[in-house]
Amino acid sequence: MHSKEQISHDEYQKTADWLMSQTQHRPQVAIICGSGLGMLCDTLKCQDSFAYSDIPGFPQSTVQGHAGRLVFGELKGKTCVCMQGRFHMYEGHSLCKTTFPIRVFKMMGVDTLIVTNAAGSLADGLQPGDIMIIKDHVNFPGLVGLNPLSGPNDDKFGLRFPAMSGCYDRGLRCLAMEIAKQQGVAGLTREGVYAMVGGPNFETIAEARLLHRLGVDAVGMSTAPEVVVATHCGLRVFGLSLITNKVATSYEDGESVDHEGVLEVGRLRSLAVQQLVAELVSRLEINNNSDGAV
Ligand SMILES: O=P(O)(O)O[C@H]1O[C@H](CO)[C@@H](O)[C@H]1O
Ligand SMILES: Nc1nc2[nH]cnc2c(=O)[nH]1
Repeated sequence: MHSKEQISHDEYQKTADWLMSQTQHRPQVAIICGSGLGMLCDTLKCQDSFAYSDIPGFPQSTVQGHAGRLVFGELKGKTCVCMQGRFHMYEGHSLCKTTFPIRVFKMMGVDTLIVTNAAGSLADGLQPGDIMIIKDHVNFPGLVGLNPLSGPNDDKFGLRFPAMSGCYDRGLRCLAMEIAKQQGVAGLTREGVYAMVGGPNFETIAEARLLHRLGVDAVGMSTAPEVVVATHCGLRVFGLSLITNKVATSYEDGESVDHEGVLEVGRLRSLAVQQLVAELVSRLEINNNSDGAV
């Protein structure tokens, strides 16, 4: 199911054209809201919003905490498009579908993608409520061939064999750390490595121990395919994980995780995440892709 479906260049273009016919906004920045982080959209001014079900070609969100709305608007002088709800592989979408919006955004002229997610911590220094700036990722589905770039390459978007070293922009990571200091949340913020697993179940103890030994700092069920597709088509990427729980690594400790708890931490930390993202957006220098040419 995952690697067979292909989406043609025209299909991405149709969706981009439809959206551009419905809104005057021409976004420079795209933001994907993770579980419980949909409030990132609330800061946008002069909003135009669309239910995913009304957008031709868009998949539907099925997960609680992912509203299923695309919101355009202004944030600190930049035009943004914000996905209030993302698509996950475990919902049954093909990886092309989970990453469909990324190429549409590229065609609309987006220059920078900001991905956010909720994730479980495997690192001693990351507690629930902390913010992890993503330095790199381990794409477990990708390592075994579940990759949105599988199938014929669309050369108009990017190379057959795209490099992924440096896919999380170093300058933006430094800027985010500086902003965290200025906003008084440096104590809650550090860099780390995110790993994507397929889900939808959370980790067993043995899986958690394996991830820990591999050097993974935080684990979730999203983000990596979006970043792979964004990097392939030349978007600059910034990512952050809100740590919503510790992943249990001992048979003795009573740590347990559920989605409601994940959403609750999102609500509690919404303001800090919102302020960090807003300031980052305000200080972005936008340099390319203003015509959306691919
Ligand atoms: O990655 P996001 O969409 O933030 O969601 C995370 O939270 C859900 C589990 O609670 C999973 O979908 C996991 O990936
Ligand atoms: N796989 C995974 N995804 C998450 N999303 C939020 N917390 C977790 C977690 O502990 N594990």
